[in-house]
Amino acid sequence: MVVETPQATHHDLCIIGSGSANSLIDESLEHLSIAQVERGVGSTGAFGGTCLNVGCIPTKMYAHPATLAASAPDASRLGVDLEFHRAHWGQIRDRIFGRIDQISSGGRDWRHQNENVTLLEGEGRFVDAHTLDVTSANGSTRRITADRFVIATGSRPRRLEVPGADEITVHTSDDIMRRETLPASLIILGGGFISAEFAHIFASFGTRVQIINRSGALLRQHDAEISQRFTEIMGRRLPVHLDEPVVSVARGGEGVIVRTKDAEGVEREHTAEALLNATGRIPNSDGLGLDAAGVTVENGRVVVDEHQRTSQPHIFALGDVSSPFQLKHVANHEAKVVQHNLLHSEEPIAVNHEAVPAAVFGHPQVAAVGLTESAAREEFDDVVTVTQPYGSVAYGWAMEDEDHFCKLVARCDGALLGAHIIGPEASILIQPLVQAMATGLDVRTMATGQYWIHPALTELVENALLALPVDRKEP
Ligand SMILES: Cc1cc2nc3c(=O)[nH]c(=O)nc-3n(C[C@H](O)[C@H](O)[C@H](O)COP(=O)(O)OP(=O)(O)OC[C@H]3O[C@@H](n4cnc5c(N)ncnc54)[C@H](O)[C@@H]3O)c2cc1C
Ligand SMILES: NC(=O)c1ccc[n+]([C@@H]2O[C@H](COP(=O)([O-])OP(=O)(O)OC[C@H]3O[C@@H](n4cnc5c(N)ncnc54)[C@H](O)[C@@H]3O)[C@@H](O)[C@H]2O)c1
Repeated sequence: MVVETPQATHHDLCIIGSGSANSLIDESLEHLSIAQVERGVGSTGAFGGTCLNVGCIPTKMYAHPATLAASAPDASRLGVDLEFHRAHWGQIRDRIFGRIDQISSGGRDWRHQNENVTLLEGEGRFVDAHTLDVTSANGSTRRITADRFVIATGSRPRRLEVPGADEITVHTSDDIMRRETLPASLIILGGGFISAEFAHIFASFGTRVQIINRSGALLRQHDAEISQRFTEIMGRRLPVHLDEPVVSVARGGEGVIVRTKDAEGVEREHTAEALLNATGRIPNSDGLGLDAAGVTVENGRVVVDEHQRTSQPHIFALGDVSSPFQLKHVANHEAKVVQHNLLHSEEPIAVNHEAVPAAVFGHPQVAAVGLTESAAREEFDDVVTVTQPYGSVAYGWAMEDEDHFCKLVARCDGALLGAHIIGPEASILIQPLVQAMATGLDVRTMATGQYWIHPALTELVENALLALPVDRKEP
C-alpha cells in the first residue's frame, strides 16, 4: 500500500537498482507497493544495469565478430586462405546498441506502466534504516520510506589514480564500446577479465593493442598453468608488458603516454591513441548512506548472511555490491534467493556459492569452475590432476591445435574439485564439469556412465576424466 505524507511516500518494498534486481519484480510481488530507484548506468545513464548496457551482453556481441576476424591466421594453418580486410566499427557499434538501447528503454517504459511499482529515476541515499532520499539529475529530492529494502547497486570501474589521469581521456568498459571511431592503437591497463576481452575485440578489429599489467601474469586469479599459457599466447599476439606498475599518464605521443616503473626502478614509456583502464571494479556501497541505515560494509562490500540479509534484517543486498563474485549468473541466483526470502521470511533459503563457474570470452577463451590446483593442495592432501591437450583428441587434430588444454583437479576418490579449460569453446565445454560438481558426480561415473559423441570436441573432457589417476590409494 502506498501511503503519502507531506514528508515522504511509504512503500512496502524499495529496490535500489535496475540490474539483476529488476528480475525480482514479477507477478509474485504484485501484492506489494514497490519503489524502484535507478540513477542510470554507464555513460548513457541507461535503465537495466551493467550486464545489459555496458557489460556481458555488448562485450559478447563485440567478441563474436572479433573471433571471426581473428580466425584468418588459424585458417591459413589448415590450408584455407582467409584475409581480414577491416572491421566496420560504426556498423558493429550501431547494430549492437541499436538492439540493446531499445531493450533498455523498453524496460524502463514497461516499469513506468507497472501499477504496483513507482520508478524513481535518481540517486538513492539512506537517511535512516527505513528512509531513502532520491535525488534526480535536476537536483530535486524525493523522500520515501519502506518496510523493506533491497540494495542491488552493482559496482563501477576503479578510477585510475595516477598523476595526469584527470587531464586525458581514460576510457573504461562503461564508455569505450560507444567510441565514435576504432582507435589505431590502444593501451589496456590490467590483466583480468575486461583486459582479456577488450584486447581480443580491439586487436581482432585491427587496433594495435598493448597490455600493461602490474603483476607478472595475465588472468592471475586462474589456475597457474592456465594463467601462464594465456599470458604466453597473448604475448605472441600483442605486446604484453608485465610487472610494470603505472606511475603517470600524460597527453602526447600517439595520443596518450603511459609511464611505468618496475621493481628495479627501470622507467618506461608507452604510447597509443587511446587508453582503457581495466583494473577492477568497486562495489557501489559508498554514497548510499549505509552508515545512517546501520548496514555493515566490509572492504567496500555490503555484508550479507546466507539469506542475503544485511546487518539490518529488513534490508537485503545482492549482486556486485555484496557478492564475492562479480558475475551475472551469481547475481541472478542471489536475486532468486532474495525474492524467495522476501515472500517466505519464515522459511528462508540460503544462497549457493559452491561450484561457481566463469568464462573469459577472449581469444583464446578461458573457463573455470571450482578450485585451482594450488588452492586444492592447500585444502587436501590427496589431490590428483591431469592436463589434457586439445591436440590429443580427434577434433583437436582437425583444428591442428597445439596451444590449448583442459586441466582437471580431483581427489583420489574421484571427487572433482576443479576444472579449467583454455581454448576454443571453453565456455561451453566447461558446462558438463559444472554439472558434475553441482551434482556430486564422481569422475569415473561421469567418464564411463554416458556416451560421448565421437569425434566431438567434448572428447577432450572425456579423455581428461579417463586420464585422471583416481581410485588409487596414493596420489
Ligand atoms: C565489461 C563487462 C563485461 C562483463 N561480462 C560478464 C560476463 O560475460 N558474464 C558474467 O557473468 N558477468 C559479466 N560481467 C559482470 C556482470 O555484468 C555483473 O556481475 C552484473 O551485471 C552485476 O549485476 P548487479 O545487479 O549487481 O549490478 P548492476 O547491473 O550494475 O545494477 C546496479 C544498478 O544500480 C544502479 N545504482 C547504483 N547506485 C545507485 C544509487 N545510489 N541509486 C540508484 N541507483 C543506483 C546502477 O545505475 C545500476 O543500474 C561483466 C561486467 C563488465 C563491466
Ligand atoms: N566474462 C566475464 O564473466 C566477465 C567479463 C568482464 C568482467 N567480469 C567481471 O568484472 C570484474 C571486473 O573486471 P576487471 O577485468 O576490471 O577486474 P579483474 O579483477 O578481473 O582484473 C583486474 C586487473 O587489474 C589489476 N589491478 C588491480 N588494481 C590495480 C592497480 N591499482 N594498478 C594496476 N593494476 C591493477 C589486477 O592485477 C588485474 O590484473 C571481473 O572480476 C569479473 O568478475 C566478468
